[in-house]
Amino acid sequence: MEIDVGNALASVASPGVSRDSLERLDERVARAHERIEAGRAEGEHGYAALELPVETDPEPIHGAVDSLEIDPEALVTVGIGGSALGAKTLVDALGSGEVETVFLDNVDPDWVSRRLANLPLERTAVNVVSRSGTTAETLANFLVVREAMEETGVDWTDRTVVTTGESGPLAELADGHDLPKLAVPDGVPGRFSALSPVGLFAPAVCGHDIEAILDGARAERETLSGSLFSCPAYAYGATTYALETRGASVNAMMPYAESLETFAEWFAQLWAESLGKDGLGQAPVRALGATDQHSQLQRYRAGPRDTLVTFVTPRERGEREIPDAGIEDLDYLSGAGLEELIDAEFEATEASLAAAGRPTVRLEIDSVDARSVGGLLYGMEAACVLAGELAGISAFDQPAVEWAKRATRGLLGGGEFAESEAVAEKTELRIGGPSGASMR
Ligand SMILES: O=P(O)(O)OC[C@H]1O[C@H](O)[C@H](O)[C@@H](O)[C@@H]1O
Repeated sequence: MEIDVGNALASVASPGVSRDSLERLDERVARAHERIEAGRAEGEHGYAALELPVETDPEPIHGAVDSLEIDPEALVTVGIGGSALGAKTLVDALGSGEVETVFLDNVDPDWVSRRLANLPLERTAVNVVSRSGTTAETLANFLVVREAMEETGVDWTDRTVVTTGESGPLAELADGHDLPKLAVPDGVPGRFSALSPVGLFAPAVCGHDIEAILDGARAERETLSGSLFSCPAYAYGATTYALETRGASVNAMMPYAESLETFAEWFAQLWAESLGKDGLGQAPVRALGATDQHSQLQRYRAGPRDTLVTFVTPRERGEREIPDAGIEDLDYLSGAGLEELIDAEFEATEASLAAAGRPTVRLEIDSVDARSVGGLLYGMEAACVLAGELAGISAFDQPAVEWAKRATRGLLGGGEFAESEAVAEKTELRIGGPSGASMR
């Protein structure tokens, strides 16, 4: 991964960070790096994630794929948040090959029923993923999948792999049915677990080279050092931190590759859950080039000066020639490729924001391949950890998310939780209604 922060400099953009400020910030980066190094060496909670490229053993993952008693035509991954987005990002980036992949990461009943109705259940494998083994959405969806299989006479136990921690209800269930288990590594929060069995099982089922994913991440790990000027990941973490303190409270992640749309979703969880604390934290926005040039771009160029746009762009992509239309006005397109069009759109958008004095950062990867995407995920995780250090916040917990989890559980009668009372205390001012009646 290579980073270009030129368009985030104060000489170009407002908010922007001066070269001098970056030099001064580098002293703090060096200290933060020492803290991160110590955490990595001790396998401390959270910091342990940055060791995954060397700690993850691909063998058990391949073993779990081989343990499936069917040659799957489809794979249902049941998980939510960090237990779904890493795998989904990798599969969407690299393609699912011959295998249809479904990620059940929501409990909307209509959507779940539609997804299951369209699956060849007798040729479908299941991966149920939960670090804690207690997440209501995941367990509920898994029970629904199980029942759907039983109703069509399919033995779910011969094609289900469980990815979870050492103990908890899901581990118990796996042991009770003698299901193959993959371990969620210790000390790794869900949103940092893409480079472990949590994120790698699904791409392995789809036939991807998971060693290459880890290899790319390892190469990025090698760049971690005490200076942002020699480490792209730290350069990103430090620049985003500096811009946030200067008013860029929004970070629009805008990959110029359709297959990286889910990456922006993964990034949003990483950034929001890790850094949104103590009244701080950029709001991550998911954007997609070139599509969102025709929607969100207006706001980023002419709206409030509160947004950093982060581009991710591959140096190499596939080719597809644009046919000749035989119309003079369209001559500039004929003979060109879609790849030239999307690259030109990227360059133009980047320039249009710079010309309006809006900060952008460019992350370049070789291409959307296993190695580059592994490096990109690792780089963003390291950037996030560094940004957390610089802001003085703990990047590895999510108390605000836990609050809503307890409230939900209380509402469903799963225990006494003070948080549930907030639901009854909600202030209402209703307008309209089920019958469409409006306020008088
Ligand atoms: O893996 P699980 O324990 O099921 O957790 C799944 C998700 O649950 C919570 O909402 C956390 O905030 C997420 O960070 C986590 O990824």
